[in-house]
Amino acid sequence: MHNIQTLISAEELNARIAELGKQISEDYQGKEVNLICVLKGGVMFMVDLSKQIQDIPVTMDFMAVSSYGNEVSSSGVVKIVKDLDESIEGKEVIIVEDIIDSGRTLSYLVSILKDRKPNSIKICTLLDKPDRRVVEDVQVDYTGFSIPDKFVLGYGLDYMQRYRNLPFIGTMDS
Ligand SMILES: O=P(O)(O)OC[C@H]1O[C@H](OP(=O)(O)OP(=O)(O)O)[C@H](O)[C@@H]1O
Ligand code: HPA
Ligand SMILES: [Mg+2]
Repeated sequence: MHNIQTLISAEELNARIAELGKQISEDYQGKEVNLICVLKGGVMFMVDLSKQIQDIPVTMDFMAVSSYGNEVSSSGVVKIVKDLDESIEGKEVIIVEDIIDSGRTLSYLVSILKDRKPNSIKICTLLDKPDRRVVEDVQVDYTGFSIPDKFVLGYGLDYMQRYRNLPFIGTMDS
């Protein structure tokens, strides 16, 4: 086991996610919102966020893309491992992510999803590490927390596939 410190507690997460859900509910009044979870990291956040969106219809779909692990590949090629089940044509789409780091994953996802002609496409990320950005063309619409350039885990985020189940965001002694 590793020594893990709490960076963002479960209570802080819940409070911020409630605010985000309220904001989204207001912004999409009279519309249906289609949440797209980016597996695996986005799953906890999407589940909790969806419960905080009220008075509007919500759909959920899931996508998985290949990871580059710790390698910063200059080609930056991301591959679809699992595609959406449903068409997003004409729909209001929100991509739900756990973290935006270099920006490569989201830059790629937005570019391929835009080609499918949604009516609108927005990004909602729980965490943002702005200091790590390599791809600058990613516009984030909803951010839970901006965090410093530290490796984080828990609440969907893994270290070597573990710790996704932690109910808080932590940092680890290296
Ligand atoms: O901004 P980027 O540098 O692209 O990094 C962020 C992405 O990396 C992590 O996913 P990962 O590919 O490790 O897969 P996982 O969600 O299954 O853990 C994280 O969940 C984001 O999806
Ligand atoms: O800090 C992080 N932790 C876990 N996964 C990640 N993917 C990008 N950044 C991170
Ligand atoms: Mg991910």
